[in-house]
Amino acid sequence: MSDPDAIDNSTMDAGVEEEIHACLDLAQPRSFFLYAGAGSGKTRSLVNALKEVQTSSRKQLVLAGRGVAVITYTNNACEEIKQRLDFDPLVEVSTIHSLAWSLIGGYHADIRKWLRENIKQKLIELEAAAAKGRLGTKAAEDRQRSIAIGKKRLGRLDSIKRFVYSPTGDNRTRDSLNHSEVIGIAADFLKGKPLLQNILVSKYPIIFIDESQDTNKNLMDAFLAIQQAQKDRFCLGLFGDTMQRIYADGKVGLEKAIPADWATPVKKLNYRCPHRIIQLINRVRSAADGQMQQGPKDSVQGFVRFFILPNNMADVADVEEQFATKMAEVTGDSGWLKGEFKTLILEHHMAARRLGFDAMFTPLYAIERLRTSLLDGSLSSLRLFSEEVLPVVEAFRSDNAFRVAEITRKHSPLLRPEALSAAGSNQLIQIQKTKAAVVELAKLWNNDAHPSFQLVLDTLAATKLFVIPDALAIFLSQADMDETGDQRAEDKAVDDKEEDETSKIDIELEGWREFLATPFDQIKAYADYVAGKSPFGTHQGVKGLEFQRVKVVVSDEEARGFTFSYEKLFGAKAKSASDIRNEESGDETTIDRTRRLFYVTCSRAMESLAIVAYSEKPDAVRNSVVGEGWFTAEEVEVLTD
Ligand SMILES: Nc1ncnc2c1ncn2[C@@H]1O[C@H](COP(=O)(O)OP(=O)(O)OP(=O)(O)O)[C@@H](O)[C@H]1O
Repeated sequence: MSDPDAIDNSTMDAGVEEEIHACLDLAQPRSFFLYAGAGSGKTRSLVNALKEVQTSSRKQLVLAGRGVAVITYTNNACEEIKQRLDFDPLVEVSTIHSLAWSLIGGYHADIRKWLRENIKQKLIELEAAAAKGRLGTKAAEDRQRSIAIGKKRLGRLDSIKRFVYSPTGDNRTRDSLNHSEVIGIAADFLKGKPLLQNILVSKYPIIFIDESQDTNKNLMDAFLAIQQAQKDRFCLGLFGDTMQRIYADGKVGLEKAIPADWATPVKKLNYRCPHRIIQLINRVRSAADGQMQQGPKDSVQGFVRFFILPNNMADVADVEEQFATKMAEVTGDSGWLKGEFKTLILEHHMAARRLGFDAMFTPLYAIERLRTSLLDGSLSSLRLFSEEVLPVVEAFRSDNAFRVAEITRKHSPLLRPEALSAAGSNQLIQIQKTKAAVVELAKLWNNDAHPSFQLVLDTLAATKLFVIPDALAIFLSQADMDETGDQRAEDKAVDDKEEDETSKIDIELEGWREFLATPFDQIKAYADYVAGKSPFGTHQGVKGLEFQRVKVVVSDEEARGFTFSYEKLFGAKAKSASDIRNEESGDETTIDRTRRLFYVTCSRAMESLAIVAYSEKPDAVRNSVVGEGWFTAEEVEVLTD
């Protein structure tokens, strides 16, 4: 319930939009940095500023063939802004990677030169490290491999006439640049080529950068330098929140780099979170920069709870279920009982474990090259199972003959027009063959069996129901492998060998082999997770999003990472020597980084928030979070196993 006696603060941020709009005068542009915490409506301010440009400067910009550029952090954010502006071509919304590539894409000779210098420099560093390091270790092996790859790439550079790059692809071909190279090249070119600066500023006299705290630091430095050099004809508008810098790439101390002549409007209201959560995030933030927010007068009070568990709980999914019941009791909100809450985990494998697809996921996630496509659901070897096998088996088992026919018509080579015309007058036989293949496949689940991916794959090969991708063809038993499959597999191996090192291929093959031995039934939970249909998200992946009810799970032990340490943030683990050194020299520590991540996750909640923390020392965690004034003693519960 909102507090009827609270002071009306609804106009608190009223002047901010006007202050931003005043900066957008093309005759007298002024750059600005918007100070605004979580849930303060930065996206709304950004869109409003663009609408202001649409009304006040459209004609002038269009006549001069110019526009406004907006750099967003993700493709989703990009789409959302485009949509809110009705896809107006005046505003060029892109991710930093596509903007960077659009700037440098035509300079092939300069790119070659940059790469040559860059690779040479890396080789010098690697060789120096190799001379110092111990032999026979994994690091030494990796170094030698990197040296060999670097030399090979250097040798090939001159033969590449045109470089290619896809901002959303994995850029594996010889002539492709990787993501960090494109960012590095764009930053260096923008800093070193006045011509490119002029092209950029002439085309886009206004550039907005969203999530500026996480924008690559080299590029941010380049933009800041351009702004300084061209301040009379260029407006750089930075949106974002320094407390929400959660990627290593972002510029540390961005707020300190803002020149004195910029406008620095401040938003103080948080429209998303209820009062209790605003109070919590203000406390969390107080150790960083002390920026305080308020909720609008009519916001609700909201709820927070902090549950602490010892590490090594056997069945985390079961244990964690009870917290939803507790939250429903505390809040009186049945959404918690209906599973209508978002669970934020630190690493994808924590979701895999809770959703029951960790066996199939873990071996593939270990292969670095596959990670992006594994997580965005584009791995073709898995799509065979999730988009062809799973739906056809589900349809068959629920007696949905229409759906079976639909899927087989779409995906089965047995029903392709060429197969049917080759069958001539025997088309009916071909259709029956397809049906028999589906029956054969579905039989694998008879008697409550749980077939492995390998068994499913072998059955597909035997019946030829679906096309088996090259990457999997090599895992068929010899009898199932037709000549083409065999040949394709060999070609691929040779090609890959040339591209990379044998050991990498061996690791990859081993990963696939391990995957194939796991139960096929895990595919559904995996497919739902990567399609964003599961109630799970990662701490970093939910940046910018909001949910009614949020459960944040923290477990350093399960996360296996080194970047963050909740145990340190919650006082269960002492600072390391390097934390103390960093603290003394004013550099950021693991605790600072973790605090920011915690701020991001807690501030996603619109109504109620549950934290579930696993710890080596549950009592120390309780004492710390209560002692810091983050939670009251009544809001914290320690559970023992
Ligand atoms: N002026 C406003 N009045 C009412 N609601 C608003 C206003 N501005 C934003 N909101 C709402 O507040 C919520 C937070 O807005 P938004 O997501 O833009 O915040 P943000 O500053 O980008 O947050 P974060 O940095 O935490 O991701 C959204 O639900 C949005 O619709």
